[in-house]
Amino acid sequence: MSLLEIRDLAVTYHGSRGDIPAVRGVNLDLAAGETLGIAGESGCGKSTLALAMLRLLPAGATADGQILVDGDDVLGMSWGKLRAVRWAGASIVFQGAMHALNPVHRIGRQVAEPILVHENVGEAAALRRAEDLLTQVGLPAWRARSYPHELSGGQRQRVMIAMALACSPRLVIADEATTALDVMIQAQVLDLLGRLVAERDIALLMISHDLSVLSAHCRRLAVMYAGKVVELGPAGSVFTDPRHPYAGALSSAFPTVGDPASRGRPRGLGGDPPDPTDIPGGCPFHPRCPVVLPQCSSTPVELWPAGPERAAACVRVEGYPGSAADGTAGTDEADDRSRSTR
Ligand SMILES: Nc1ncnc2c1ncn2[C@@H]1O[C@H](COP(=O)(O)OP(=O)(O)OP(=O)(O)O)[C@@H](O)[C@H]1O
Repeated sequence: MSLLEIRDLAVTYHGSRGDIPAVRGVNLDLAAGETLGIAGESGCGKSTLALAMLRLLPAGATADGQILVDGDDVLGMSWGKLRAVRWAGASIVFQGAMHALNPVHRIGRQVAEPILVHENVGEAAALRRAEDLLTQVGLPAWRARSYPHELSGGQRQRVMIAMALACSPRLVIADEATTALDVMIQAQVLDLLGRLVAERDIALLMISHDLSVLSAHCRRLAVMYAGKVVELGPAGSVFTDPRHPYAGALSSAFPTVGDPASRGRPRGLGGDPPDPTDIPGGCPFHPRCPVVLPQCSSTPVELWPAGPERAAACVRVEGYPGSAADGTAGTDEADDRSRSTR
C-alpha cells in the first residue's frame, strides 16, 4: 500500500466571482522513501492540492474524493486524528521562512514547540531534540539560541525543514520551499531534503513551478494544467521526452542555467492559463496547444498509458480513444485503461 493515495480529488473555492474548480479529479500515489514532484504554471492548483492534503484549505473551499495517508482518509477523519496526522503523519514546508518564523522567539524554542505540543516530552528534552534536528539540517547546535533575523534565508529555510521533521513525519510536502533562495543554496537545501528522505524513509512531495529543479531532485513527476494532472512518469523521461505538449512547453521554459528572465515561462507558447471560472471543454490546453487537432476541443482527456510507468492526457498518445487512428472516444474501455495508470 502506498503511504499517500489521492483518489478523484476535486477542490472548489466558492467566492464572489463564482465557483473556482482549482483541482479537478486528481489521482496520485506516493510510497515511503519516494519523491514525487508536482509542476505547473501559477494557478494550476499545486498549492491547493498541498493544502487539501492536510485539510488546511480556507473556509469557502470544498474538497471531494479521498486523501489516504497510511490508509486513513484525511478528508473524513476526526479533528483529534487530524491533529496527530498534521505533525507525526505529514508536515508541510512552505515558501518564505522569514514570515513563518516568530521574530521574538529563539530558533531552538520554535523547533521544539511541535515536539512539546504533540509528544509527552519535557522542555529540556525537547530543546535537546531541537538542537539535534538543527545539526541534521546542517546548522550548528548553538544556532538554537539565535533569533530568526540573525540567520540567512537559506539557514531559515533549513530551520523550517527541521521543524517539519520534528515529530518524525512519514510524509513531507515541500511547497516552493526553496524558490526564494539563490541557486546554490537552493541546490544545497534540496540535496539535504533528498538525503533526509533516503535516511528516514520519508515520502516527499515537492511542489515547484520549476520543472528542471524537480527533475533533478524527484524520482517521478506530475505535471498539472488547469487543475488536472496532464502528465505523470519518471522525472528524467518527463523532462527530456515529454508526451504531453504542455509538459513539452514547460520543460522548454528551463533550457539554460543563467537565464533567469526565461525561467518559468513556457517558451513559444502563446496565451495564458485559462480563466478558472471558464475552463475550455475537451482538453483544457487545446486553445494554446501548438499541435492541436480538430477533436481536441470536444474529446474529454484523461491520463492514458504512454510507456513504462508513464501516462499523459492527450489524444496524440498512441491508442488514445478518439485519436485520429481510433474512433472509440469516451468508451468504458477508455475509462478502465485510464484508471489502470494510477
Ligand atoms: N483562497 C482562495 N479563494 C479563491 N480562489 C483561490 C484561492 N486560492 C487559490 N485560488 C484559485 O485557485 C486556483 C489554483 O490556485 P493555486 O494557488 O492552488 O495554484 P498554484 O499552482 O499553487 O499557483 P502558484 O504557483 O501561483 O501558487 C487559482 O485559480 C487561484 O486563483
